[in-house]
Amino acid sequence: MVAALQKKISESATARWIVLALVAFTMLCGYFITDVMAPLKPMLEQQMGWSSSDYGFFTSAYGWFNVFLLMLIFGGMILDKMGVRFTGLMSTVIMVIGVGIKYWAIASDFGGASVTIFGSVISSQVLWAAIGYAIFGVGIEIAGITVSKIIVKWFKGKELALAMGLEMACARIGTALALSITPLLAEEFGSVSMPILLGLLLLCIGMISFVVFVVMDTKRDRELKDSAELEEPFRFRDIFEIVRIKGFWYIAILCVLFYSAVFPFLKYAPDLMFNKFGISEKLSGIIPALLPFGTILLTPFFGNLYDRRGKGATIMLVGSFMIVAVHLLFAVPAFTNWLLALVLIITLGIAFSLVPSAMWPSVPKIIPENKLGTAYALIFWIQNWGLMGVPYLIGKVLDNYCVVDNATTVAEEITGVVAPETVTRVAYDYTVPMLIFAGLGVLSILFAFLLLRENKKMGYGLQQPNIRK
Ligand SMILES: N[C@@H](Cc1c[nH]cn1)C(=O)NCC(=O)O
Repeated sequence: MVAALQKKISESATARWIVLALVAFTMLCGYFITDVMAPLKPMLEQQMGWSSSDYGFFTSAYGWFNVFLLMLIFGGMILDKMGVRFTGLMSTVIMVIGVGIKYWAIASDFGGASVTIFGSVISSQVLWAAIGYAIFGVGIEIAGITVSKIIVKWFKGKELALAMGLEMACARIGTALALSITPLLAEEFGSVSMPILLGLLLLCIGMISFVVFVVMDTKRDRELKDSAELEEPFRFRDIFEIVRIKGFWYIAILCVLFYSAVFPFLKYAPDLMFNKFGISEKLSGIIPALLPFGTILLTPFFGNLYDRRGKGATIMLVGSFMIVAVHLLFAVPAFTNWLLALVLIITLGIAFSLVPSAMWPSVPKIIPENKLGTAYALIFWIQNWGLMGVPYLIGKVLDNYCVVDNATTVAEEITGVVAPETVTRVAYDYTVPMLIFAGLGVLSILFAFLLLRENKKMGYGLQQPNIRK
């Protein structure tokens, strides 16, 4: 291995896969933090007095700065101007700062203090946790576009979709761990903030992993200094050139619709398991965690299929159909057997492997490489409207239209250990939220069709294999 690295890093397959492992690990740490709060929703409600709207407000914060302060767009420009090393390091520092604030907010006692924002009263704890999460959201999103560009840089003309699939698979281990172990950790340590502290430590290790990548990438660029393989610099007019491409819009809108039906769903999935399928709080994250676990194997599998056989647009279409079927079945009030929940989550995992494995490697077929950072940033920016708006909407819908029994006690429902009068929580009917998620899936199908049609017209090659023989 050392000999391979000493030869020529730009030509070494070993070096390329090591780079992938390093940056994928950084993403794993980021994804852990992204979803670490999801299984804690019931505990936040009982122990800290949060409502579903508070949780929706906090979750939507992920996209605030990316969307309204255009942080993702600036991130994309910085990426294309300053390169992957600077931007990646910058994004990991931003993530650490954001998680630090979030941890402080959840671990502190604000003594019931609140603030009024645009006429709504928000608890200071919720607000500070949300601000931390919003800062973290900037970091992880910029890290996401940076890593996409790193993979294109190192794997173009080689196993591009497989590499992207593996990176996503690795990142999803972070999501799966967050969903499955968080409530156990919180219970074990008797503290809701403990899993966040663990995430913070993990993220610091992820940062070190990225620093090792920086060393390798610097070496590669030195080797290629005089060759044509170095990137062209970014020009501002690139943005205008990108937004004139119809295929770009179809893939970006498909992205926001599809991802809004998955990531925000995952934020509520443990609560859905608790309320609809009667699974205890402590174990409510286990079934949703199977979704990312399933994608760990399937995303690289479908990526490899796309690399070798093509049919990228068809893969995205099939995944969109599947997501509609799953959410519609989740919406049926009579279906409350946990085994069905298990089957539906596994099916959703297949859909969530199909679409990303074809979507991200398709972008370089539509957009030239020197504009890729900006293009990924624009797509993520559009996607963030959904990642911000949908959880907020679901929180509001739950509080306003879905409360079925606000006298239910956790003690009665699950353990019987706690005196019923000390801990009460609201019970929710998830039919309407699930219909909203299904509606997003229906629109995804429409845009997947439009993309398929545009591909035929423009000859992007989305149905062609990625590996050049
Ligand atoms: N823009 C990210 C969104 C995200 C959410 N949680 C972590 N990242 C994204 O779409 N990444 C690609 C993916 O499939 O995870």
